[in-house]
Amino acid sequence: MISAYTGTQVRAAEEPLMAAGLGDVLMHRAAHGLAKAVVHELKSHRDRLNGASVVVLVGTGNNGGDGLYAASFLAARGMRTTAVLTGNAAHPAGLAAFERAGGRVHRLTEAALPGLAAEAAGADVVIDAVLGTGAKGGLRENAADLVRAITDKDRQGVVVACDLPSGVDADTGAAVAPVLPADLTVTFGGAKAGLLADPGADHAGRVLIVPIGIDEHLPQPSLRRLEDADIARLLPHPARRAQKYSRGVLGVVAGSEDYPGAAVLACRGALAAGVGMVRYLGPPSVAHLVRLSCPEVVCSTGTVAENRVQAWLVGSGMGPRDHEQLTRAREAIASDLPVVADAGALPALPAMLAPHVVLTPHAGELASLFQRLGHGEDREAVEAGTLGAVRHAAERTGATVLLKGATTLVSAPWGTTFSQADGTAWLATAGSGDVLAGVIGALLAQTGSDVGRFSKAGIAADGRWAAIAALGTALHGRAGRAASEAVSGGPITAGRIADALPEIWGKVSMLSNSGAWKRNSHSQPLR
Ligand SMILES: NC(=O)C1=CN([C@@H]2O[C@H](COP(=O)(O)OP(=O)(O)OC[C@H]3O[C@@H](n4cnc5c(N)ncnc54)[C@H](OP(=O)(O)O)[C@@H]3O)[C@@H](O)[C@H]2O)[C@@H](O)CC1
Ligand SMILES: [K+]
Repeated sequence: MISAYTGTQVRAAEEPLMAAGLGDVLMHRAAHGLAKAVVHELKSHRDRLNGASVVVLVGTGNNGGDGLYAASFLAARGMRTTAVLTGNAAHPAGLAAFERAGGRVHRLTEAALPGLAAEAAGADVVIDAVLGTGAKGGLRENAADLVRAITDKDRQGVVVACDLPSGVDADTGAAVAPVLPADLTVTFGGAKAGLLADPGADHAGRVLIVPIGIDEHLPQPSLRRLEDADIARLLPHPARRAQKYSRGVLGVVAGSEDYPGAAVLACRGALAAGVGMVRYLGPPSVAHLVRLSCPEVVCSTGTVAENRVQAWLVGSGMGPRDHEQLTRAREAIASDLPVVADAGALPALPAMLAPHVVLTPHAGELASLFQRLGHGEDREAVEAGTLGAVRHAAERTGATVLLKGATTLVSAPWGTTFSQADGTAWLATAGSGDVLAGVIGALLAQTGSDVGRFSKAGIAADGRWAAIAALGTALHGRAGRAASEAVSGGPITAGRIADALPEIWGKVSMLSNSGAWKRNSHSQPLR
């Protein structure tokens, strides 16, 4: 499990060590980790380190100090290093170390800006060490102009962000333009939550966590990400004497005359995700298509109450005029069973829900939900601060809310939040969300009542609905990636995601016996 923290949490965890006079030690560990990561990047791009050019953009605080110390290590290894001081001060000891190591120092003035931008754009590595966890707002004045000028040029090398890309909020991932997009972010002491939520994640590139010895002081994480080993532990496996009913039955209320395919794709997602049985409820013409496409599905003519299931999926492929389907969706919500409520069900739900109801909006649907609840967040606001938006929606509705995106976030109403980024941009295809709803529904049916499975993995009973939704997201994302890889990275259709899922499940399950989950993920790259 990757644990991510707010900037405030990490700073508080550093506090006891700072008080013990170990501030310099922490900074050296951070800078050493950053320099090592830069060397690793350079080695993957060129044969020799000697003579490689490194430009470090330096702010006035400790983030700049990290950058200066890292650059001094690189200068000592024979690299041509230039520090651009963006403010009227710089970390004194870091600057002295950099100059001792032979680095060149330039102050950023209006006159020097074009030349320095050209040098940075042509460098093998640019280190962004302007702002870290102590930043208030985005880049100011000259530093902002410099970043704009570098971004406008054809860059040669890689950008490595020190702790976080300057301008990205460590706690929320909100970003104030301009931000220099990083290829790699080297973050210290623990991942910052803002690196695992869009738009912060858009700017962060790959994320590498460098331990600096503060783990024992870190509190409960603000955000978590399931990795292979967590997925392996949480996935259910049929007992030897299992039968289809004991393995979990999912009721599906999806599809309409206009969108019959959504019902088929939701059922295919559920069947691929290990459920014992799928019961379908919907218009006869859609049921006919479901029977033809998925003969395993049992189509029912009974009411919601008459169908015995362990969980419901409602809403995929339904519109505001599908009154019978919407009535079924409301009955499912009222049943007290776990429910995944997708697409067309979202506008039809009561204002107050419970955590075992998992809502799965995309940004536009979440904005509409906010508007119905009397909150002004439009789509742009949701996309500008996904983490804040998903938490707000969960608190406001009392439901577990999953916000779909390149980084998918899931939040329980009391704050347990997961971030998954397992997929590929090819997953943004029609029907992909229907498959996802099916996968989550199948997992709710199989594991919703198994509190022990989650508590053994350190997830409280109340947080398991969010964990199940994150688990489904991780499987769906990995299946989409595998489906695309199977066609050499080419496009995929939604059905392929379902087709690829069982093999992903099988492969990741093999890890559950390997003990791999015991490793410390804090020293691992995030992706
Ligand atoms: N504690 C430790 O030992 C360790 C710390 N570590 C590192 O320290 C980083 C945190 O350092 P930090 O607290 O010094 O804050 P930092 O992010 O450098 O920025 C604050 C400075 O910038 C200024 N400033 C603020 N906003 C601004 C803006 N919008 N535009 C321009 N300037 C702005 C502000 O001055 P102000 O203008 O507000 O007077 C202040 O001088 C952390 O991310 C990690 O990299 C690691 O090495 C581990 C050990
Ligand atoms: K930075």
